[in-house]
This record gives sequence, structure tokens and C-alpha cells, in this order.
Amino acid sequence: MIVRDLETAAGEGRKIVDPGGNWDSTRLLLRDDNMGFSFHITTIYAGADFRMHYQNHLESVYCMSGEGEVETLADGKRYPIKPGTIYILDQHDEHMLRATSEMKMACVFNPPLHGKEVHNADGAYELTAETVTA
Ligand SMILES: CC(=O)NCC[C@H](N)C(=O)O
Repeated sequence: MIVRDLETAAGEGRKIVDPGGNWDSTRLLLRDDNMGFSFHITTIYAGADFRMHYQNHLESVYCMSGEGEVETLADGKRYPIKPGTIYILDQHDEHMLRATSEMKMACVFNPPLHGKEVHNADGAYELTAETVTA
């Protein structure tokens, strides 16, 4: 069994800060744990408004606190986010994420991240990214 806690993990280099200034994410479970998915606790900063497009990953995002919205760009639909909302990017959906207040999210990625990924110009994570320095 593996047991970790958020504060210790963040202090051990698992916390990645978005160079774009929209979020940080502590990656509690990663590819080298061999679970087939990764699990992250992500903070979306208040006022964030940014595009993502995970062409190489599936992601589910559960809101624990804060409020905002997610918009799917293919159809312009906007979905409010509040504590208890989950959005599931089952179509590799290109989307905008907006935070009206700071949001704490629990995120699962398949395939799992290596740990150091940050978004490329397309809003995706590269499959082969090992180390990206901020
Ligand atoms: C909700 C979302 O995708 N935020 C970007 C960060 C991501 N959750 C991550 O942990 O890398």
C-alpha cells in the first residue's frame, strides 16, 4: 500500500506551479506508482480563465471548493462548477476553465502523468514529457 499526504508531497517536489499563472497542482499519484492513472489536487486561482485541450489524456475533475465554469469550445456550452460538480473530459474536449473564486479540484488522468508536465501551446500535456522546468 502507498500512503501520502498533501503537505508532505508538496514539500517533496510533487507540487507543480503553472508557468502561465493559472493553477498549481500537487501530484499525489503518478505513473511510476503503476496504478494506470494519476491523481492530483489542483488549485485553480481566482480569476483564472484559460484554455486546455488534453489530446493525449482523459481527465476527470471534481470540485471540492470554490466556484467557476467550464466551457466546451466545440459547441460553446457553459457548465457551472461548484462544490460537488465533476466534469469528465471523455472526448478529449477542448475547453475553457474559469474560476470566479479559488477552486480546489481533485483530478484523475489516464494515462498517468510522469509528474512534471505543464501545458504546451495547444493546452495539452506531451506523452513523453519527463522534465519541464518552470
Ligand atoms: C483542471 C485542470 O486540468 N487543471 C490543470 C492542472 C491539472 N489538473 C494538473 O494536475 O496538471
